[in-house]
Amino acid sequence: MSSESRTAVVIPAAGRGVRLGPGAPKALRALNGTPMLIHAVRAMAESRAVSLVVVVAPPDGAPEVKTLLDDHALPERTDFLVVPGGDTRQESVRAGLDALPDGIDIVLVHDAARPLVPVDTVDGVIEAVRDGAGAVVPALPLADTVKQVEPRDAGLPEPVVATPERARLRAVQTPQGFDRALLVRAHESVTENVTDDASMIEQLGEPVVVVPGHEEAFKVTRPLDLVLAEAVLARRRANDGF
Ligand SMILES: Nc1ccn([C@@H]2O[C@H](COP(=O)(O)OP(=O)(O)OP(=O)(O)O)[C@@H](O)[C@H]2O)c(=O)n1
Ligand SMILES: C[C@](O)(CO)[C@H](O)COP(=O)(O)O
Repeated sequence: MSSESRTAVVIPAAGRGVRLGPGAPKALRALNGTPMLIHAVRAMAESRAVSLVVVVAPPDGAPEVKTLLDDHALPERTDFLVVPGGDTRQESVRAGLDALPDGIDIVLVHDAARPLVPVDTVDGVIEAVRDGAGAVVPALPLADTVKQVEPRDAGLPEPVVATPERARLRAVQTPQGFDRALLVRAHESVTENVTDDASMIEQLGEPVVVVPGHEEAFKVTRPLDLVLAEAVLARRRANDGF
């Protein structure tokens, strides 16, 4: 794929954020006074390769999200669309894909819940797709040892089944990047519920490659992640001041 390829980003932002605790849908909650979704949209639009961002809003929240985008400064070179999402992340991504216009060859899928991904990581994913990979995921080595267990009800001891070799494991982030036709085929043919888009490509038997992720691309999932995200923003502001 050449550098003439047109790239769009689908941002699934329709989740409730149950693990974050009671409140507004996660993507609409504030980080240092600005909705998490706006941080995520800006992170994507910062890449000069991105010409369109499709935001997948909570099912009944598309008008509110449109207003939110209108009310915040965003780069003029990028187009924005808002569509309502579904009950699962997979359904929401599919709704975003259905909204893509002709002429887009590369699609990135990026969680609104990863608002602080640096632009170099975004560009690294796009470059790998442009260089010919059909499916690209940014990922990091693990800090913890991982055990596979026999799941039990909460609070009960769980028997360990195996300890996968840590050096061969990666913690996967977003944006994940795809050849558009491949990702659409995956969403049309894989019906099983999976936790990321690359898994669907794997189920088709097609290759997926990993490129370096970034510590600041972590997912805001639990309350402590909000503390970390605000600390990262404060550090960025302090660094900008020098
Ligand atoms: N029906 C859904 C569920 C999730 N997502 C999006 O998928 C991303 C990753 O999901 P996750 O972090 O699990 O978000 P939630 O589903 O909101 O979290 P929780 O499981 O705690 O409710 C988020 O940007 C979320 O908004 C979505 O668009 N539509
Ligand atoms: C797509 C993802 O962010 C990659 O790590 C992750 O799988 C999303 O999972 P979640 O259960 O929706 O948080």
